[in-house]
Amino acid sequence: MAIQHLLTSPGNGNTVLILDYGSQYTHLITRRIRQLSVFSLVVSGTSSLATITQHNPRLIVLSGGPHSVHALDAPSFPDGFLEYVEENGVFVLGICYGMQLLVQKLGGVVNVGEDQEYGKMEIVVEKEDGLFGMKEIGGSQTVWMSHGDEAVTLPDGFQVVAKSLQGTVAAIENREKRFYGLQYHPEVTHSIRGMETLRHFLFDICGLNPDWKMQDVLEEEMKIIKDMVGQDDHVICALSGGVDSTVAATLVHNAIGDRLHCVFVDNGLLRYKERDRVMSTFESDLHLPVTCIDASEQFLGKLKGVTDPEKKRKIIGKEFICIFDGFAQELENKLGKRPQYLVQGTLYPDVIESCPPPGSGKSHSHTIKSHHNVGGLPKDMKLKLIEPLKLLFKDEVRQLGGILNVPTAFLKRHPFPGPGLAVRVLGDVTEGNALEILRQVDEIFIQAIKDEGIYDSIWQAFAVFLPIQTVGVQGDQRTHSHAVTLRAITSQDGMTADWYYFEHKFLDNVVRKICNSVRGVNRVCLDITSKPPATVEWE
Ligand SMILES: Nc1ncnc2c1ncn2[C@@H]1O[C@H](COP(=O)(O)OP(=O)(O)OP(=O)(O)O)[C@@H](O)[C@H]1O
Ligand SMILES: O=c1[nH]c(=O)c2[nH+]cn([C@@H]3O[C@H](COP(=O)(O)O)[C@@H](O)[C@H]3O)c2[nH]1
Ligand SMILES: NC(=O)CC[C@H](N)C(=O)O
Ligand SMILES: [Mg+2]
Repeated sequence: MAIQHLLTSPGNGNTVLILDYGSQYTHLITRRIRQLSVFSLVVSGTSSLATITQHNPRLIVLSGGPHSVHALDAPSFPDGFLEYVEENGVFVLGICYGMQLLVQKLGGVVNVGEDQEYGKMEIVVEKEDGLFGMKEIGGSQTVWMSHGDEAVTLPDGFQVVAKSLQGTVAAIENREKRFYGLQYHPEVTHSIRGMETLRHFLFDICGLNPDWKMQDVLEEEMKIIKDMVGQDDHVICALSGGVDSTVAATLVHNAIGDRLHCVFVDNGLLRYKERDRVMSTFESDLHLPVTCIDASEQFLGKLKGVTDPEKKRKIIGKEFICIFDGFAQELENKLGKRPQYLVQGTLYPDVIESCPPPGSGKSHSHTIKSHHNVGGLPKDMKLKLIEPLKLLFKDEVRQLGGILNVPTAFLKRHPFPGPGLAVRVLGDVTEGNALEILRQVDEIFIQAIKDEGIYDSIWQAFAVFLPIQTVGVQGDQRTHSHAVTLRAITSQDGMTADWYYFEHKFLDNVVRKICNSVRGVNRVCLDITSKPPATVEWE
């Protein structure tokens, strides 16, 4: 059961609400708006009117999406939506599918275009002082498009603001009714003036205030936690040593002090010497008391013979909760009162990619993978969740951690997923000595990255164990040993990523070191796939 946080919207009429129709870029719209210091959040595109109005938004953005407005199951806003926005002076911006939906619902016509527009396109501004501001008339700009349908007849009261060089309507507005539409995606960096356009739209057109600050998030969250947790209630925090749970723990500790009980689980899927390293840094740098539970046999026992990535993730999510329940029992025996709450360092991307909970705003998108702390949770769990970072992206969490004086060494750590090496040993993780081989390879790779001084330029780096054997020749002997892969990426938020361009000499040294010192490995590959099409982890 999840606790609702005030962060879900201040409800002060200075919020941007995004109705999600399943676009790959919905989260980016949120990010861009928050980057402009305006609070924004996503709800499902088919949310009820009550859900929408409770946030008291000043602007509602209708996102893009994979559907065509002509499809029988095309998602749409609820009955009464258009009346609500008109009566309350709410601005509406449709992006791509969102614009097509707005056009169709207001009586215009959307057709399947003769040509589709995917990728970089040029648009030309045709209307003075429109969505793009005063000076833009006749100006052209490069934008990112991804659509097949197009608006061919605009509803009454609308004007064309810009067209693509192919003649497709690219921007529209009905100033009087506060309806706006963009056929392209201003939220992606390839739309080179997208941020400028959003800034002009939010502040000059919608009159929003740039008043959302990380300090406010901190104060609001502390207040909610203090109000929610009773005076003598105790709380458990799942602490992994990673950025997110460390920041979450520090925040909750500031709110309730020593009634917070942190627990670090050794699930047998940790990296080389991780348990000792994490426990000693908790003690020396964080000054938070942490209980370490060794549950490696329990996790590995449950994972034996399991090869399906989603099954592995669900097993791990369930086992984590099992351990936390056991810890709650121990505390009850000691303190005479059972903790009711569990703090997790869940982030927005964990929720976006996980199994979408109903009404979460993701019901029109695909489940990419079940993050153990969201989609992997058992349905019948009793502990109530406190997830103060649930609507934040990683870089926002790092910023919050800075305000909380969390040591930089913690904030700069590369992310490490809760399911750990289970999603980096492909197939059965208990097979042979796969985990041990992977730990050694990973350690050599990460140490070399640190020695080279490039750790902070990389978002995440790790090794993957491949369950295949290849033929090699080592010391004049034929070997039939395992292949491993190295992966290093750059990213802003883990939602999209590019591979890191290493110097050849660096790679040459690392590969030699791995093959010379790790028994059982005779081949090293480098993963140079971006996300998309791949994901960061291999499973
Ligand atoms: N070994 C562990 N012991 C206890 N809790 C864990 C462990 N691994 C993960 N968790 C819980 O699951 C949450 C999600 O894990 P995730 O890896 O996304 O975050 P993190 O470890 O805090 O940060 P990072 O993404 O930087 O690794 C954590 O915030 C934490 O609450
Ligand atoms: O705590 C976590 N529990 C999980 O189940 C999980 N799966 C992926 N990740 C991390 O999320 C980021 C994006 O990873 P993917 O592109 O593989 O989805 C990367 O940083 C991954 O390491 C997880 N973190
Ligand atoms: N990216 C989008 O929102 C696409 C909208 C619609 N599916 C089209 O192809 O036109
Ligand atoms: Mg982690």
